[in-house]
Amino acid sequence: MHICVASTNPAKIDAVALALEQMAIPAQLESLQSASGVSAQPFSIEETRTGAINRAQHTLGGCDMAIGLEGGVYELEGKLYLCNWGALATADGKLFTAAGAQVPLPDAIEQPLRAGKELGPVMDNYAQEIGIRQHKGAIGILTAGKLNRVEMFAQVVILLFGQWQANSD
Ligand SMILES: O=P(O)(O)OP(=O)(O)OP(=O)(O)OC[C@H]1O[C@@H](n2cnc3c(O)ncnc32)[C@H](O)[C@@H]1O
Ligand SMILES: [Mg+2]
Repeated sequence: MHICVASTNPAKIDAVALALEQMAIPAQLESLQSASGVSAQPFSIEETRTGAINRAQHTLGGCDMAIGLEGGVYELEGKLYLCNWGALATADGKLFTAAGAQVPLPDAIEQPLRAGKELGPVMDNYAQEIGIRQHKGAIGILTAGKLNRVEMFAQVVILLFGQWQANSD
């Protein structure tokens, strides 16, 4: 099976590889740069989910299935939360979606996000590290390293493949 990952971010590629390994699904993985078709920093659950779907669908040509993963934020009771969505599109026209961890963001991060900055660089500045989005992710900083972006997205990918298996004849 030829599976395309709709991103060149190592955290997302590693998450798909980890999930496939955990599910013992043999596959040839390819990573392709892909436009999400939404803002660079999605600001709602709907926009984040749409970004994941767009990525998967735009990347599908030539693959048996494509996986789009998208991080975003949304507001709940005046507070900003991190959210994470995934979509799996198959060459035979199926589409599955699933969400991962949602966690409130520290107040210090809200202000630059509301001013239009992207979470990746804001998180680097907050934690005084470089390239957080490519491995541990915001979730890694917010959980003192107990859960990283790779593990978090791997669970989303398992939710996607699990649905695909549950719906295959
Ligand atoms: O190369 P791509 O696939 O675009 O990977 P990305 O890290 O930019 O990830 P997204 O586009 O899905 O995320 C949208 C924005 O939110 C940021 N972001 C999302 N989740 C994050 C996380 O866990 N840690 C750090 N930044 C995150 C990211 O840097 C973007 O600015
Ligand atoms: Mg991005």
